[in-house]
Amino acid sequence: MVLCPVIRKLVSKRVVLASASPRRQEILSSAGLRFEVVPSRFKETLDKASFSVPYEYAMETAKQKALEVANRMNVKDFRPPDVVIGADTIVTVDGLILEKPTDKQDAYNMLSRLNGKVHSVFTGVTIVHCSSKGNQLETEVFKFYEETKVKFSDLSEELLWEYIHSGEPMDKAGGYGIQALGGMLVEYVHGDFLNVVGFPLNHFCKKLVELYYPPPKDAIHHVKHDSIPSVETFEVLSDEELGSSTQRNSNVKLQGDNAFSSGAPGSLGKKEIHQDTMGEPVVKCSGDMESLTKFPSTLVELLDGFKASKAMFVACKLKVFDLLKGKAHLKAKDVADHISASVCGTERLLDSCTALQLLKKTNQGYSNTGLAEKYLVSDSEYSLHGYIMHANDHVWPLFTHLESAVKEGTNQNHRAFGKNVQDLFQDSYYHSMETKLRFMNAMHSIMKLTARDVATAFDLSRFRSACDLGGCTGTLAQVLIQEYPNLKVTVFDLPDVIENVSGFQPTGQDTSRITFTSGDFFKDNIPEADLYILSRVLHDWPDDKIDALLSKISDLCTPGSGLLLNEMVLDDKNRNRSAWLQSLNMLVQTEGKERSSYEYRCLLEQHGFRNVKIVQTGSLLDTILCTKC
Ligand SMILES: O=c1[nH]cc([C@@H]2O[C@H](COP(=O)(O)OP(=O)(O)OP(=O)(O)O)[C@@H](O)[C@H]2O)c(=O)[nH]1
Repeated sequence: MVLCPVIRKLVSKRVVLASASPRRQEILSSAGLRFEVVPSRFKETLDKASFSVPYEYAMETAKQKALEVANRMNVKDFRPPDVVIGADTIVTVDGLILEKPTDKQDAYNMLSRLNGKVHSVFTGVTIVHCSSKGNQLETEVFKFYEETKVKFSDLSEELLWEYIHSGEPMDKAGGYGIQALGGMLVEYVHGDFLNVVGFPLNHFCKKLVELYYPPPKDAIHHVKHDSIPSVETFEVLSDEELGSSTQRNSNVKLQGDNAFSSGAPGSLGKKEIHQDTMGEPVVKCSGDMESLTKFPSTLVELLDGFKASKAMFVACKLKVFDLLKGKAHLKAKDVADHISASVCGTERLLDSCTALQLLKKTNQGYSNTGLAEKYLVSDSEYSLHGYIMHANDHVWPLFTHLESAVKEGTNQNHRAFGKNVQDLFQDSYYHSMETKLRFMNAMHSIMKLTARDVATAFDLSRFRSACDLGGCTGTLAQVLIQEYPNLKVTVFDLPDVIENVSGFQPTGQDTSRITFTSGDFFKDNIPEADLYILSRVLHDWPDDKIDALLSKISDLCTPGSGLLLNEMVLDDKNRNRSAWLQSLNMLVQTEGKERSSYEYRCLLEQHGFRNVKIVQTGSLLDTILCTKC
């Protein structure tokens, strides 16, 4: 449920929270925002003395955090997300800015300063709107801050130390967490509580309203400019697609007149009238907000999802984007001639692709958008064509049997392809040259997109040798040797794969530190290395095979050896849509599954690995590094 309808303005956008703070993630997801988490790598080292007021420091830090992520994602994905949100929380007391304590003594110094006094908590927030021209990132930055005053009780030394020993202060600005044990230290709070916890949700929603619904001059009078409009106000100010401006204006009148009466026309939910703390009437709604809107856009998006996917798949398969490569403009008839298809069918496909922003249509004809040129042309450097063909020819037929997969809890290869799969790779992916190359192309294209993130998520410079098990065409190996000049990588994969890798090797790059070795990691000896890598491997197999493989790797490892797993990690809040859909994907096609970070941690610890660290990269692969103890 989304209580603040403006949050829904962001539904169709790729929103990224540039913060590792679990509290910020919790606050924003509870508000119904869908976003990816990409923690910022910006070091919080701005010179505090150069800011005349502390909140400028918090806002600038928040901005730098968000911009770092926007820039990184632009380089990595070749397109930035639509919106990046950054935040920074600080505590000020006695003219000092307090951030997170560095150790227990530092926490003690902070808490003693706060003891018995009133202090301010500032959170600076930045919303960055991103777009990309060529590969150049363009940003529009909106900043604000919120201040909350907090009074600490008089606390004994003993209590302070007991609190510090609880471990709670260490990742919290000012050395306390008001939402947990730290709440016991606090006598009163003036202002927004969530601001102290790390994110001023109320102010954020107002800011979104300001950005996405600038009040029209003749708008309803009962909305204070700095308030989050009531539901009806949002309906009034709702998206253009709801109707013409004349219709909207007549709505304004109607809704304005009926603003506080229940059962206003067009609304389906129950409404109650309350007074807020300032004595202002507020319309509250019970029931699902989605049912209150005139247009359930989330559902329509889902209803259309499969049609959109198939339109893109078919246009790729028919090589439409290849035909329009490099600024070519063609009329529907010319495209139809080239792809040997009907003119009427081709025209509809091209128009749908235009609506999906894969093509542009002008008087000169159809041409590729930048997105299509970069990712859908089959021989572009970062082409997803291989992955799309795999999705069309292999995954799509399997998904048509999703219902059976759910009922039976098993993969559907027998239904989709008429045969039982004993060995996933031999029977399913590599049974003919065509399917083998299609699968290799798919893995190659997905790795091209994600390899840099995976290679740089952790500092791997302490390792001298790596073995990429199931490393396929060696795409990750190529990036690893670029990033780590002292690293040698062995790519270990089935003979079927290794004998076909030559067509995937880069020209003009020194690959002498990469060796390709063929074998079956379940049956054959695995090469020795300081670091073992498994990318999209564990999710393919049932538990007994995973145990066998991890035991084998663990036995080969010496203390200090590393294991790098690259998989999509399931989050317990079900926010990462791609990962959860991938989980269904594994159900329909394999005996394996995707796992949560907790499940990976347990699995790795069972096999003697410790210090399990997980980075959600924000792209199609998350990465987990652990060390053999
Ligand atoms: O009462 C509470 N006060 C503060 C917090 C948490 O403290 C941190 C503040 O640190 P910062 O703003 O630098 O954010 P980080 O956690 O380092 O994450 P970024 O990746 O965004 O830099 C913040 O997590 C607050 O939630 C608290 O929990 N309670």
